[in-house]
Amino acid sequence: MQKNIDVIKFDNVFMKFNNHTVLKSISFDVQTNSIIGLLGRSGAGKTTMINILTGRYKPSQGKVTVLGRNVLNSSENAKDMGVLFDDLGLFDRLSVYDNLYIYSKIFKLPKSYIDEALGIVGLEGEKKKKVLQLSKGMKQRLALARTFISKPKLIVLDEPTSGLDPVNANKIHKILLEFKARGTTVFLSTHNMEEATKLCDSIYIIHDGEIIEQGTVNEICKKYDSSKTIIVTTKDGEVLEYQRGKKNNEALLNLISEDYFQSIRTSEPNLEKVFIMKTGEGFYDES
Ligand SMILES: Nc1ncnc2c1ncn2[C@@H]1O[C@H](COP(=O)(O)OP(=O)(O)OP(=O)(O)O)[C@@H](O)[C@H]1O
Repeated sequence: MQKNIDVIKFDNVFMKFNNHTVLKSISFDVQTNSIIGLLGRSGAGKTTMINILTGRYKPSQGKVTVLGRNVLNSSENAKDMGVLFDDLGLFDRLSVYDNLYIYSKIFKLPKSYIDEALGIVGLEGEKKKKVLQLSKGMKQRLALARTFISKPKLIVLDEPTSGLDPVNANKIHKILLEFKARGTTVFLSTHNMEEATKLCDSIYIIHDGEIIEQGTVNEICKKYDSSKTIIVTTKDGEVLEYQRGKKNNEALLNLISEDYFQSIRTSEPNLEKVFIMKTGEGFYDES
């Protein structure tokens, strides 16, 4: 059977700034359309990885390909890869529609693509508004529409919900899921554990320039479940712990059938706990 072409492939990538090595032997590949999260503390190397992935930086060593093409010398990637950085790159004095029209001209796309992209991000009613008049959340959605205008195979986003309130962040999440449903792989960096847990099919945790953990959130959290217990809080507020395994199934079933429990959970840590365990610091420590 023919192997699918990797959407993204990092092959033994190193990055040095002067004598400071900020990425060390980064290798991974992404084959199917999915949402991939890159998590790491401030300064871990996320933006550097994204700059390399999008061809902005040349790695000191190693190679990065998108859809089998070297990101440093493929002009076709411009159309196949939508990119969004902190600076949204919108034209403030132009209308919502014209911001996308410019890109449709660059990529020689039919006008219907503009309406389609605006529809996905829920800005079809704001076509004539100037970017200056938009709220922060709307600007972010317009910038996402721009990344999708050419219906790329890959969209790369550096902290796409940074600074947004939960309602607007949720709108962005829905848009990213819609991109995925339409066959686009989304690669994003985030500081937000809940976002990664909710959205990402798989994640990479980067620490001091190295990938120290990768997989689905579920796989990673399970790996660090040292006690492997089921914790039941009864209606009387009592907390009972059962070792997982056949021998306790009957006791657990009894609690359930007698409707004597308030909550039941497993002992595996959530992603934030795993992150702190692995990096020794909280996510929100920006020192
Ligand atoms: N152009 C550059 N020149 C020199 N050093 C750089 C450059 N870009 C990044 N670095 C260094 O590389 C390291 C990783 O930075 P990077 O911006 O990739 O981290 P990050 O994980 O994106 O952090 P944050 O979450 O704060 O954005 C830092 O020590 C940073 O100072």
